[in-house]
Amino acid sequence: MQTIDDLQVAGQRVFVRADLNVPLDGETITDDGRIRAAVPTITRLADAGAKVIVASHLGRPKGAPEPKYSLAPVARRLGELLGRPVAFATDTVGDSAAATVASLGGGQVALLENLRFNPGETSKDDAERGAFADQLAALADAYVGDGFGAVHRRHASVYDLPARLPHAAGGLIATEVGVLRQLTDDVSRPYAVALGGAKVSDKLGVIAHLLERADRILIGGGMAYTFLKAQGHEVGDSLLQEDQIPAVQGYLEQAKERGVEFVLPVDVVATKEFPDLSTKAPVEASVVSADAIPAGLMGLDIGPETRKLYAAKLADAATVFWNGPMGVFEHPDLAEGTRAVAQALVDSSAFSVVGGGDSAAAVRILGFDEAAFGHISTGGGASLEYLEGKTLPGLAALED
Ligand SMILES: Nc1ncnc2c1ncn2[C@@H]1O[C@H](COP(=O)(O)OP(=O)(O)O)[C@@H](O)[C@H]1O
Ligand SMILES: O=C(OP(=O)(O)O)[C@H](O)COP(=O)(O)O
Repeated sequence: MQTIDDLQVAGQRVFVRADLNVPLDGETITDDGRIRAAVPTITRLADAGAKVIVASHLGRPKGAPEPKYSLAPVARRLGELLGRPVAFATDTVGDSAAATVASLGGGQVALLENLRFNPGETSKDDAERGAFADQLAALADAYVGDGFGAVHRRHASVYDLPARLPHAAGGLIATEVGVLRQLTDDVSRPYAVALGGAKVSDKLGVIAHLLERADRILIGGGMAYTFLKAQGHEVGDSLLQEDQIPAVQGYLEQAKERGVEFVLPVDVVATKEFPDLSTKAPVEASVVSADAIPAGLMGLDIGPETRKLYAAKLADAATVFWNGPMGVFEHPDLAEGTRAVAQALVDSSAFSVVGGGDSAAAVRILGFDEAAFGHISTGGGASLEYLEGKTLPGLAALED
């Protein structure tokens, strides 16, 4: 892969595809880790005299502008962290973007509005994606891929755009790939993987691969209920990926055959309704057995017995990869499972990698010292697919 040193950037318009998909509460950024991770590459390019055009997605808008997914708050925070002004374009390839880019001098920085406000960004149709990539390419002279958290997406700004411009990998991608490579080579054992979070359908597929690599797989978060249901248990109103039940039953069988230990919750914290995350009003929560979650209740965290069990299963691991919070950690009444797993990693002597926008945010929001972990990755799905050995579109595009 080419690096920034291989590009001519002074006086050039350089498009930086970052992943600034940060958690927001209204317009308040609750964790700015991904913005901080993007700063070194942007600073380096600006210091070298580039006209830096930063672009990212935020959330999952459906191809049209939605104010709650605007990157405007991110532009303000990016400016503070860079210590230089950031011009914000209120569109991605329209008049505002063109005027903003035209006004940039060498060493100056602009941020475009959310890439996913345009249907071409995520389209499955090559021509539609290509047409959007053409519009993006017209804004710039060179491309730097630095949004590690999105490199597993075959999206216009990640995959199609680099083919249209001289391109290089930024420092964040280089660092992330360097660390994750350690988990694909000779990994120290026991190797434990903890999986949770809400992007269940995205992440279930990686388990087939993990069965060939890991010694122990701990399941929490929204993913747990598809496993419990696959074992024949009732899961009430919990998050469920019904169509994945046969696949999950297959994973449980294969694990037995291979001697891989699957560890599932024995108890969960359940509520009647999903809590209000902006007011954080206390929730009426009860601890119920994981093999019989009553109708009308949804499991939103692992319970106290499960926390002890998971801590014990992580204590003697030599390597741990963790993606996905164990519960709805954004609410203080549902954060204890996530806290327990983070604490178990801090207490163990394992080489620990925590991956994912929300997992990394959780670790910081719950007050853990980042230095207590081996590596905190900005990518969850991206890390998992990298570990799976898949060709990641955003990395392949930079290699060509
Ligand atoms: N049992 C659950 N039900 C619904 N959502 C959950 C549950 N457990 C965790 N979550 C949610 O999962 C989200 C993070 O999932 P995900 O995006 O997959 O993780 P990451 O960004 O670390 O890859 C958090 O916002 C959290 O509230
Ligand atoms: O948050 C992200 O991924 P992650 O939750 O797997 O860490 C990335 O920004 C990718 O977002 P996407 O999963 O909506 O494509």
